[in-house]
Amino acid sequence: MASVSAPSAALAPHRPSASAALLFPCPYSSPRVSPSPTAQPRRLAVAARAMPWPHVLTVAGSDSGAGAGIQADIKASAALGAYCSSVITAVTAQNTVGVQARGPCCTGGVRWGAAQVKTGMLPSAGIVKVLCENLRKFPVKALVVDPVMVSTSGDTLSGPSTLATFREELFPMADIVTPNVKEASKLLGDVSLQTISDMRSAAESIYKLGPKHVLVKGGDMPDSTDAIDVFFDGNEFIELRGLRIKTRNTHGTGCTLASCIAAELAKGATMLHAVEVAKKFVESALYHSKDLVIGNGPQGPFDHLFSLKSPLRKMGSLHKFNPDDLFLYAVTDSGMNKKWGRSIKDAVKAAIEGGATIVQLREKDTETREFLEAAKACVEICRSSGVPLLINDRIDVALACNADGVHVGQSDMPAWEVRELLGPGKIIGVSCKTPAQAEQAWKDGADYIGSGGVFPTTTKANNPTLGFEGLRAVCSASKLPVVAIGGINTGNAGSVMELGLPNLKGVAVVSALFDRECVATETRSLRSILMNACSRS
Ligand SMILES: Cc1ncc(COP(=O)(O)OP(=O)(O)O)c(N)n1
Ligand SMILES: Cc1nc(C(=O)O)sc1CCOP(=O)(O)O
Ligand SMILES: [Mg+2]
Repeated sequence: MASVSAPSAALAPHRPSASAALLFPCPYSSPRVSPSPTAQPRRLAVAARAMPWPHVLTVAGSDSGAGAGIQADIKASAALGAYCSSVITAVTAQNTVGVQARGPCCTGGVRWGAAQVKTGMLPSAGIVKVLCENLRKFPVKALVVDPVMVSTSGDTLSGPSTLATFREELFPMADIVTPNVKEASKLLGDVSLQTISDMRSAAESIYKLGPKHVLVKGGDMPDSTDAIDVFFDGNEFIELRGLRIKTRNTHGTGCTLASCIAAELAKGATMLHAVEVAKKFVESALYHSKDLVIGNGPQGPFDHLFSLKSPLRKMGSLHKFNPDDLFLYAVTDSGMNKKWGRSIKDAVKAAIEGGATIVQLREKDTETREFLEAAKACVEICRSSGVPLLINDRIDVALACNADGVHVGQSDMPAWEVRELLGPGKIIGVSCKTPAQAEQAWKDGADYIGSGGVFPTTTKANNPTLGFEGLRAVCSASKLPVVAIGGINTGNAGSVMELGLPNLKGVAVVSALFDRECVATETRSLRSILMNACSRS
């Protein structure tokens, strides 16, 4: 990309002042239109349908290259369904090589309209002070502070003079502060941050400066196969793991993450959920942009609107995998359901009614077209109940019906290839009978493993039985959550859960649910047995 220069007038530094106000009339603060007493019925009807639009106000710098800053904030918020208005604190001239020029603007007199405010580049202590004054005058619903100091290309975006103002004035007002390790280190007087334990200490020290939550982002940590961030809410540290996507297109990840957090908060999410969705969004965007090329510099932007190009991977279906969903895993079998005269769809409905927490369609003998139709119907049922739906073996069917994921075994497509095809937003389970297979599943980017057969089974031909000791070996070695499978029924499920094995989250069952007359009743009984066993162990 050719070097882009910003207009020189915009680059001329000037002091922030209330008289140089960037006043805008703030039409966004009152989403409902109040009809006048004389309003006609038609106008009243319009008012009754008015829908509040989640609103993020970004207070940040403009990036002429449009990968980061205000431009990234607007794209990220829009991608998550929030409206993003902006206050430009600085103008930068950037491209994929680096930052060529910068100059401050001001934030004087801006009325926030009670939005969720996200801050980015605040180039001088003066601007931070003006911002803080305004935040005191016009309280906001939530304040997300991305303490931008150095661009990913290594260029300084806000000088050391801002550090004290960040710490003393801005952070105490923040709902969350999101430094990367370099910024966390600078904020804490250049402490060395090399390990996760260092990141935890940093999160705690920054928390003491006054924000309600801290997220220290570990994307820049060396020698890590995962991108691990540390979230701290004053009580608990939570390590949020994501896939490290190999790509040069990482420009703007910090701005995007913070804007996504603000957008999710605007939609009513809790802070932890907002952070989780934001992290997943960035991971997915990087994944789908990893091979895009724009410009010849070392660092490119990524595509915030990737889901427009890839309708099968819509943001709406990004499922944050919850290992507790493995508690009661219902795995269908077309032969069994046919035998009892029910459709796949009715079988799934009944399993959910009985309390299944995750469903897998394992249809070995169903024709592709019939399978896909059934899968689409099951996706609808599962989504409306909040139960994830996975497809056994068939990645093509999973993509076509936009399922939440896929389960594969050792002779199916390798999990890393499945990950390539599905992207990071989908759930992948892998069958593992040995610790080595469990290790490989983790390296391949799986989310969970299924391990069995715990007991002999007639549902899967020639399936070796592991017994409790085999299951114990896999669970102990696994870095992923495990669901036990094979010959499990209401008579023995309790004994499996009472083993109290590490990482064992639940049981997966075929015949004990679907080779029975009433699927809902059997699922209900199994669920109550599992709950009793868990409360005993
Ligand atoms: C939860 C769960 N665990 C294991 C399996 C078995 O998968 P696989 O080894 O690929 O065998 P098939 O099911 O394809 O016959 C599973 N399906 N689900
Ligand atoms: C599909 C499957 N996978 C197994 C494994 O050991 O990986 S055992 C199995 C069949 C499980 O059926 P049932 O609950 O009827 O025994
Ligand atoms: Mg298989």
